[in-house]
Amino acid sequence: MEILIKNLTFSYPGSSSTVLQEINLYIPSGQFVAIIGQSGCGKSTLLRLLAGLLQPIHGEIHLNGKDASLRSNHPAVAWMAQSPALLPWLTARQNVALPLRFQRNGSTALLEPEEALERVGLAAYSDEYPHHLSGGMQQRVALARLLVQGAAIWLMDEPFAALDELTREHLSNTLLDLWQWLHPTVIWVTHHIYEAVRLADRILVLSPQPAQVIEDITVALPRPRHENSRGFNAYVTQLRNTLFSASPSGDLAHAGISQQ
Ligand SMILES: Nc1ncnc2c1ncn2[C@@H]1O[C@H](COP(=O)(O)OP(=O)(O)OP(=O)(O)O)[C@@H](O)[C@H]1O
Repeated sequence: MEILIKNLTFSYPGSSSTVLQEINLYIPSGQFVAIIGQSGCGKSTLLRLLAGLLQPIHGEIHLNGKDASLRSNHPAVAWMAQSPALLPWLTARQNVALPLRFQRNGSTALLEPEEALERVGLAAYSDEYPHHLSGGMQQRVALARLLVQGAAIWLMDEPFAALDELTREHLSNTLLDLWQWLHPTVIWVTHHIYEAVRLADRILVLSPQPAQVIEDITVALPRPRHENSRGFNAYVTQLRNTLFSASPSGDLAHAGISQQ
């Protein structure tokens, strides 16, 4: 599903500071987009607007040509965040099945919960409760829950950031496999320069508040990508330089950006 954002401006109610200022973007259907920018610049706010959890002050958001700016909880959109938000009294399968209970008329489940768990490598754990699963496994359950929703847009707010590096890499590989299979439009918020280059078709760099898109980079590298891939480091350097020059302190770690 394609996304068109026109002159999007946003401030939180009661706040005098503008978080997002005049954002204009076109994201074609099936693109994997990473959004990077210093801590607090407005990345999650942009996702919340796309999800319909917030409404713009000015501007419009169109999903597949339809104005969705004033709609809440658009059914085409699924969300995944840093916390897997599993219900502890439900098994993995029951957690995955949960969104189906709230499915609106007309929308169909893409996969059965059992099949979704199999796709993320957890077929043997479907009867386990969350507290018996590692952090990485819990995020796999959350990924399976995303799959059953059959959404055309996946909004991913640093979903693997709380995991160790190796688990994060495994899970992002699983995510890439799923994306290549289903081709949803993915908007992926990250603090990691390497992760953005490894995963995305396109990287949008946001400035500090009021956030604007200061760089729009197409990553023209074949997948799978790793740090030693030809051309990889040129993108890393480009991103690092853009983020460095946008950072008021000139210190990327201080701005919450990881160079790994
Ligand atoms: N509910 C809210 N009410 C008022 N201000 C908010 C609210 N949520 C976020 N903000 C402010 O909006 C700005 C952008 O926040 P947001 O969470 O979108 O940034 P972010 O780039 O996702 O940050 P991080 O990288 O640290 O997660 C921040 O200044 C934040 O303090």
